[in-house]
Amino acid sequence: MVFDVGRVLQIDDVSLSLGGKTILSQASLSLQRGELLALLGPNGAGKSSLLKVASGDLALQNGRVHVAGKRLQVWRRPELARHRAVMPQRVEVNFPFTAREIVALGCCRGSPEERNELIEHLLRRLEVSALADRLISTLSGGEQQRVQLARVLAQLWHSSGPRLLLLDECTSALDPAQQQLVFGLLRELASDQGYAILAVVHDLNLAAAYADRLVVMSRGQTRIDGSPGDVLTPAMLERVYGLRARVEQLPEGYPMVVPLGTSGASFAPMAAAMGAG
Ligand SMILES: Nc1ncnc2c1ncn2[C@@H]1O[C@H](COP(=O)(O)OP(=O)(O)OP(=O)(O)O)[C@@H](O)[C@H]1O
Repeated sequence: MVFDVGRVLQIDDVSLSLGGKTILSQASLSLQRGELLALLGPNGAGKSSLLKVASGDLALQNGRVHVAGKRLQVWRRPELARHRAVMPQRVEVNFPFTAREIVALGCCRGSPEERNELIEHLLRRLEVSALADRLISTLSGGEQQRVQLARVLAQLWHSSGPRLLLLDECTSALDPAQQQLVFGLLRELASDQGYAILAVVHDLNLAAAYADRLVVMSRGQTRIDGSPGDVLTPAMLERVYGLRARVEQLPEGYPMVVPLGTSGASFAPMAAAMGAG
């Protein structure tokens, strides 16, 4: 198999309708090896839907999705699973599994010793070792989220070739310190291991601090694509989110958004604006 080792994910002109509503409209983005891209946008903008199309969880209706240079539809599932892992916004667990057993579900390769070593390593990295023998259902929301992330990371840990992580609000239940822990780890995987990471995130300052690039969605479209410094402007925040905000350039080299209130001037949800539904 010949990979396009540079461009790990390419989404071109993807449109999607569900239940008679336009959900995505010619959405496009690309993601390079070693890049951490934050996908931003207001509630209902289409971020999760785009991620689901990119992961194959929603069938492609219009447009093109390529993973490592190959059309998503022609990947064989087992082969794709070695190169692409997905963390959906909500993960339901209906079995009485312990945290360790959940992480083990992501370990597909290696000897039993290697798998155990990886499981313990990831439990430690995500600071959930002490919870390893607890039933997942008894863990707090943030604890469960870190265990699920460990499972998703386990899937690609020993893979060779392109590695693509699609993460939908993977830190939404985490406290600020744990958010830093997770995004620090993602940054390391991108910079040191060449992972390509697409992370849907609502926390603008987390995105600014850790992402190489931001793509802002609104009304089903990928409207803005650029560095945190270029994208996070008061004008964009008011126009897209209806958020009044000051943006300060930090000495650390990235911007910080200081919210000042709402202006009520955001884009209307796409479906409403189009009179559909
Ligand atoms: N199966 C479906 N049928 C009809 N509408 C849907 C369906 N799935 C999603 N939608 C609608 O599509 C729009 C985009 O949803 P999506 O979950 O992609 O948004 P999002 O940007 O991820 O939002 P959030 O930030 O709230 O998670 C929403 O208006 C949602 O109600």
